[in-house]
Amino acid sequence: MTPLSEFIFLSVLGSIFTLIVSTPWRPWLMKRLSQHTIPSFNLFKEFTRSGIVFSDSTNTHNSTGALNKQKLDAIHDLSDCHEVASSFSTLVQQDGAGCWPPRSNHNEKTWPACLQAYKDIYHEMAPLLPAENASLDDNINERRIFEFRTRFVQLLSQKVDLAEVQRLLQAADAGRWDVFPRDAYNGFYCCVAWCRHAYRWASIPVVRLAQLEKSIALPMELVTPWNSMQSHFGLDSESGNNMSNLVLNFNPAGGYALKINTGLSTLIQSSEEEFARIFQEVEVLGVPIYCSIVESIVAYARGDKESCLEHVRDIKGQLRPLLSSYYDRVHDAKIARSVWLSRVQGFYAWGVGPQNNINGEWEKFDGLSGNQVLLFQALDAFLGLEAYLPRLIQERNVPHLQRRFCKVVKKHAFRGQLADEGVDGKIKKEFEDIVKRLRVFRSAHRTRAKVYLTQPAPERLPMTAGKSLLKEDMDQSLLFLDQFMVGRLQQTV
Ligand code: HEM
Repeated sequence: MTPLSEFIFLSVLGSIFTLIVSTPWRPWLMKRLSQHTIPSFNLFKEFTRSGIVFSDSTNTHNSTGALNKQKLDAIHDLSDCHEVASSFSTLVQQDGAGCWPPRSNHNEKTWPACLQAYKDIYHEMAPLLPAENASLDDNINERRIFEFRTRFVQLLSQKVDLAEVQRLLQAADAGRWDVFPRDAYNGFYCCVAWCRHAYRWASIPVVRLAQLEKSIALPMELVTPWNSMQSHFGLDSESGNNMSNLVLNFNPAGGYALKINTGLSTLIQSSEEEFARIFQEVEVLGVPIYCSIVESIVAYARGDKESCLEHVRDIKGQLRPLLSSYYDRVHDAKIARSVWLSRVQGFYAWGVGPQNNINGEWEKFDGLSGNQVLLFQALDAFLGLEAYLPRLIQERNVPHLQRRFCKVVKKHAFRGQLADEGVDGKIKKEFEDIVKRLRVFRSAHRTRAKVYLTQPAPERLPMTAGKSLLKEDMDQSLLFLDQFMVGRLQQTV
């Protein structure tokens, strides 16, 4: 197949696949398809399996949790043998608070006392954030935003002892994790990120008036801890990121913690939670993949190609349930198209920044995007692909220890050294299958993203969370976004 025909084939495949997953006739279609053993249909079957029950997230969490712990311990034991094992283990021990996905403590009663005020303020402000109906009137929105921010400032100045918070953060910087445990640090990081995004938008759905703001003066109670924690994670963005706002927004039992749409309909609340849950679950199901990446690299370095082959084969197998987390959720029945753009996505955007002292231009920070997910970055590095995100954007949004892990994986990636014959040839074939699965994901993602981004949202201008304000015209904006997705698809070889 020529690259062009393969590209067209994959695009059509992605669209058909999306159709199958989101159609109400899915069970009937799947039954029909399974009666035919046409190879390409097996591919659909593989990705659209309805056998895995992800909606019972607590069960998934508990059963995979114990297995993941064993795997993480095994990698920890390899730390002295290879830098790829030690870089992953360091990530887990430090940012993960000894676990992966990172342990995030949302039980404020167990937090250091001076931080509990932030959670009290969350409880007070959260119900004021969502508007039942978004207004198209700038004057009404201006008042709403002003009132929300004024109340926020009042509560912060009344309840937060900033000097005490600073002392605690300094203790953490000095390695005093006994007074500020890492899981509480993660939960607090998530809480401050939530507060900052809530203050930034002051109203959900996000409205045009707030989108057009160029910079925003956040209260010191939200600036001081944020700067300190961003520096701890090696990040320099004013906005939250995939870790702070999504992955860390689940407690250790798998419960969704801080909400955007408190008090609104079940449809809105469940769409919000299902969306967030993908990012957490990708990291739960990603653990065996990270471990197999590490183990395959170690085995290859030792010249044990047979066991290297097994580990690469495992990655291929594990990718299937992991991608199902995306396929089984990103459709209308789980994440309603009618609500996602207005009620969910806007909160995760940012789109403001400080004025640059040198040339007076505004430096704008983007918000969160799936492009910050560790799993895809680690896989790309393992396959020997160039990173999707430029260095500057990585340094803003991808924690330092995650960047370092990907860098070490890339350094030791061995795909390019494999011969065509023998065990090498078999490993190569497994790599090709991994690439195929990623290509199907990227193709399906391109189709599905477009459907969600083109829903009506008259209260706002075209914007994605990861790329901020776009062109005024939605068609042009989509063309701009499509370039990224098509480009990545073409690079995935
Ligand atoms: C309906 C929800 C979503 C929409 C509308 C959407 C949209 C987009 C867009 C427009 C891009 C390209 C521009 C950019 O880099 O920011 C992108 C990239 C990306 N998205 Fe999403 N996204 C959604 C959900 C997700 C989810 C749930 C994941 C994975 C867990 C994900 C993973 C990625 C990745 C890995 C990239 C980087 C390009 C690549 O590696 O193929 N996205 N997304």
